[in-house]
Amino acid sequence: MKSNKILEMDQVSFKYEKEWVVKNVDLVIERGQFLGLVGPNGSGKSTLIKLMLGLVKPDKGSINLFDQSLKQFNKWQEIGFVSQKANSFNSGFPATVLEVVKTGLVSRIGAFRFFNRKHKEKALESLRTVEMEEYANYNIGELSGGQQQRVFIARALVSDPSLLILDEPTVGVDAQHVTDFYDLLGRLNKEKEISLLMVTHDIGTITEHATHVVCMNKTVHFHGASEEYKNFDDQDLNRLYGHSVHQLSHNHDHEVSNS
Ligand SMILES: Nc1ncnc2c1ncn2[C@@H]1O[C@H](COP(=O)(O)OP(=O)(O)OP(=O)(O)O)[C@@H](O)[C@H]1O
Repeated sequence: MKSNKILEMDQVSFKYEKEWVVKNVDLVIERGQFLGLVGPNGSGKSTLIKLMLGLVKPDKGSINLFDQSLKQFNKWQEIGFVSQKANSFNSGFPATVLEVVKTGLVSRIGAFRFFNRKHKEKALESLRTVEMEEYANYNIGELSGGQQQRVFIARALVSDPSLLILDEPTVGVDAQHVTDFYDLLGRLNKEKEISLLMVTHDIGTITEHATHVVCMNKTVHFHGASEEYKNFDDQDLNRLYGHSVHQLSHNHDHEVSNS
């Protein structure tokens, strides 16, 4: 029987140079979950994502993806990734929205084969999912940050992933469109049954939308239901992170920072 575990990290540690950046991380993501990954600046969140994607190798511990060791894993179409830098094309960038989305199919069809009609349909379907189909022939650089980010989600969706990883996707998206963005993620999670892992500093919003929250500062200090996290006060958070942190409030946004 297939297990529900999409990702399993067992005592994973990693350092770029002398200092551990990720230390003894145990983490399981199960099918259907929407996980928010939060922690202070420099706490190793992006590095944890790089470890999951096989971009850097753990110095200690093991990582399994879809019940397979990362060392053997090759079904990368199962995992979509949207980085925080995705939405920074300038207005002169010479690619249409449709072309950008089709590049998400390269891992499936091979870099030197031609895109056919079926691929175009698939790309349009992804654009429909993120409600951007009408922009298919626009140049990517003509769109706003929020619209570009939707296009990059469409590109990540085009290979039908089971897990979508997003690294601070709302950076550069204006507040007004952040709510729409979370609604889109909610639909992907509930209707398309895509599991989500999202790195963010926006704790106030993520706990409203994610099913689970993971707090890390090199190691995982909390992993549990969003409801449980929402009830923590500053004292609980200090205990969680092992040092003094406070929740900053900017309207409805909260973020954890070192104090
Ligand atoms: N390529 C690299 N070489 C050396 N050190 C790095 C490299 N990338 C990150 N680091 C260091 O590793 C630590 C963790 O960085 P990382 O980017 O994973 O944290 P983060 O939690 O994602 O931070 P932020 O919230 O600020 O984006 C930091 O001290 C950072 O300076």
